[in-house]
Amino acid sequence: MLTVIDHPLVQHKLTMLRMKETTTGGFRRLAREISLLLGYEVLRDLPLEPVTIETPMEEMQAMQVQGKKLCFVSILRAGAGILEGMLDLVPAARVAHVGMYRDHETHEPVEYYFKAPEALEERLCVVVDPMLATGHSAAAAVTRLKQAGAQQLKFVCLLAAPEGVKAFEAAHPDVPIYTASLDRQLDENAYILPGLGDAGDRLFGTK
Ligand SMILES: O=P(O)(O)OC[C@H]1O[C@H](OP(=O)(O)OP(=O)(O)O)[C@H](O)[C@@H]1O
Ligand SMILES: O=c1cc[nH]c(=O)[nH]1
Ligand SMILES: [Mg+2]
Repeated sequence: MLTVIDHPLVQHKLTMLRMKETTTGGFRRLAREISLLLGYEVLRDLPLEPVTIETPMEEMQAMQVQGKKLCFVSILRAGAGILEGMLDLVPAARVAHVGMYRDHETHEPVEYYFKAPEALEERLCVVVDPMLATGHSAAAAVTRLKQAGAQQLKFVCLLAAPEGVKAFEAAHPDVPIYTASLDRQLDENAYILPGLGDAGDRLFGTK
């Protein structure tokens, strides 16, 4: 299941993010802002719990988000650019990190780090990475999370390629994908076209 979040503000900020002259600082700020807007949609069915509070007028039963029941999962490095915006929305959420890089020759993901909170089976796991290219990194991260107990997952990215959506859906048909854009295709190096280049390098200024 693929949802393209095509709110005008998302599309506008995504256009600025893609532009090659956008600076590292600008890229980071835009990624964070888009993530806030995506998060608003992705977290629409977040569980609430009642809490007793006092307004200046009287006591009432109000609702609050069960932050501890939510786990954001950042696929390193570039997932960090989305994680910041998501944590702005739900500061109490738990966070897992999956270190994953794509081998330059084979384009296959290599895992180098994994750290997750306990009791993943009790949490909604929202996996974030700006790019779904071949889909192999995201699929491997989700496989690893399922091995660690995760049962309810969502995947959020900025750009998805049709090839990546197909591969991810084949591996994990139970995990919905949310993206700001479904781009045209992959190039011969498995980069997304028209894309935005290398998300990690643009976020951290490493090239
Ligand atoms: O769908 P795929 O073909 O697997 O490609 C997508 C992956 O590639 C990028 O990470 P990269 O390997 O560049 O690592 P980085 O975040 O450390 O730059 C991106 O952030 C995804 O994790
Ligand atoms: O276009 C792409 C593909 C994979 N990873 C990126 O950062 N960009
Ligand atoms: Mg990279």
